[in-house]
Amino acid sequence: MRRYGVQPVGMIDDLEFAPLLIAGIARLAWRYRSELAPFTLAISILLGGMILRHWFPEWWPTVLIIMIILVGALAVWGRWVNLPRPIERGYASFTTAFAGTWLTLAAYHGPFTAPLPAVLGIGTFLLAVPWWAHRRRRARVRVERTLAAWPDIAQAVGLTGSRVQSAIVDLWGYRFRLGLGLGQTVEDAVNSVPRLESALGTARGGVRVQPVASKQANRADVRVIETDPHADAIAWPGPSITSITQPAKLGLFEDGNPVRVPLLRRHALFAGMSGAGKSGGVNVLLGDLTACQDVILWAIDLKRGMELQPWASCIDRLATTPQEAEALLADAVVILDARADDLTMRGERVWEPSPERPALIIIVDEYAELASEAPRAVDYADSIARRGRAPAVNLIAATQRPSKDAMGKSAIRSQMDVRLCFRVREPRDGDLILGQGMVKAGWQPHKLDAPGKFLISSPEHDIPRRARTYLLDDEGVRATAERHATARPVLDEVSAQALERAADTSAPLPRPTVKPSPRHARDNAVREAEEALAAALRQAPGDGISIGDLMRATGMRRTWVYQRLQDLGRARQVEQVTRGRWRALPEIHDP
Ligand SMILES: Nc1ncnc2c1ncn2[C@@H]1O[C@H](COP(=O)(O)OP(=O)(O)OP(=O)(O)O)[C@@H](O)[C@H]1O
Repeated sequence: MRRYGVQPVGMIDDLEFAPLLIAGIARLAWRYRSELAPFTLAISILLGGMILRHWFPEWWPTVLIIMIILVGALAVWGRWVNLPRPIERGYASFTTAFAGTWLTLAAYHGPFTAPLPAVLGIGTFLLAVPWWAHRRRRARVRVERTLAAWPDIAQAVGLTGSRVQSAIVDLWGYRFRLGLGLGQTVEDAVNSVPRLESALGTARGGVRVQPVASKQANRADVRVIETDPHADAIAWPGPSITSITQPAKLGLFEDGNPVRVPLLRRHALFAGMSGAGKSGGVNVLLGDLTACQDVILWAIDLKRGMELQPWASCIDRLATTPQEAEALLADAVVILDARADDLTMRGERVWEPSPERPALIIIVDEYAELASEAPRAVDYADSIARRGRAPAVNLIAATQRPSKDAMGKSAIRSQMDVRLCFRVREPRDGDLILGQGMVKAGWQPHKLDAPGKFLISSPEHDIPRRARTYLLDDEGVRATAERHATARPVLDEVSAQALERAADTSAPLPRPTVKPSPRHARDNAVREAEEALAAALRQAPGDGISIGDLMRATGMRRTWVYQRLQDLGRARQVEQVTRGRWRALPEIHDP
């Protein structure tokens, strides 16, 4: 029936209001789609059940089988669909099992057969609770809503025309890729950081803008930090590698991602002012390296072994005086040459570390002191820096300021493949450590504001991102060294034989009294050294005496000391207390 005439006013309002109401509800439903997802899913399952029951009731076994496969796949491979935590995979598997079982029963009995509707309703509510509470989901929704307002934000901060291309939410906040407007540069985005912080409602310093890794000029990565992973010290989680072929894990970037650094056949520099956390960084590195059974560690610590002594049980050779440092580096060059010859003979290009053929890594704490106190040692270090990569003889140097003076020959600095720059006093120190022009390019280590924070420059890390090393306290160092000391490798045959040959050509320190013949001088010196060795072992404290101390006591080289200890050990006259520390058994005799 068609109606004519004037319609009541209320009816006109209702009719005009209806589309608005529907649009409003649709907008709200869209806005809260994440919160409403459990109900959307429940309705879809109900519809699915109705369709199955009506048209395909005989499909129930298929539904059951698909459900079982899906549950298994989610439980095992869930991390590939962004379910990183076991509890998330468990939730997804359980929900799938619930939905699949319900659908199977609905196909078989009918979706409205009691108690199926009630089970679906109650199940939906119960399973919705963890969904609503899930922190990462809530964060994602919050970020989506913030970024939906990007056009307004962009206009307010002076980046009109820029677009958000993708966003990722993580434990500490979120980051998004920004496609810049026509003619805008990454520097424009950097300059608008304070305005961005205000517009996004973060704390001051809570937004960082970086160029993208692919170096496209019209893109920038924006990182918003809601919880600062660097606010407190980050406890060392334990060693992350078992071989030098894997990248060491030194700490966390601001986005919570680990700082992974491949060190195989690379030299590294740890630099920064006093108290900036270099030694802390070296400790974390040693925590990883001592867990590798394909690395021999040597170390130079001219602060009387203060920094590296706690690791002595894992360090094969520790030099604490300029003379020892010089001898150590000279021997490292001997090894380097022998390995290079061995590679040539085998027709190989590089030394592939294994427990039988370990890499040799030499840690030098406070390199500047080495340069000033043992200039000849620096020549050897220079040689290792230039030629040590292929034969896997590598340097890791820590220093306060790697100026030309402090680093001796400048080749060392330029040969450092991995540079960790902790806090420095002035911007120009940043350039000294990282390379000329780096401060201008955004690497600003003088702005780092807490010990342990650093910037890393290496082939994998070519944009300035703040990181913080893990913190390994003294007790942690002691326990780790003790644990790792039991499984250290020994020097490979090629290197050990080269050292022996070198030791044979340079006679042991003679201590002649009367003018003896050269042969007697040598025999006497050996006898004296053996006496000194026995005495030192007898007087060793309960936890033994280190090989370094025995070398000092006897004036002999490491291989000699090591050989004698092996002989005495076989004769049950000495025992190894922990790795690298020995003491006499009660029945030791004078030789
Ligand atoms: N990652 C870290 N997190 C928290 N605190 C740290 C961290 N690294 C170092 N620290 C603190 O900073 C102090 C100084 O660190 P560290 O001794 O490593 O500095 P350094 O650069 O080696 O100084 P120096 O050159 O004087 O030896 C340490 O006592 C430690 O408490």
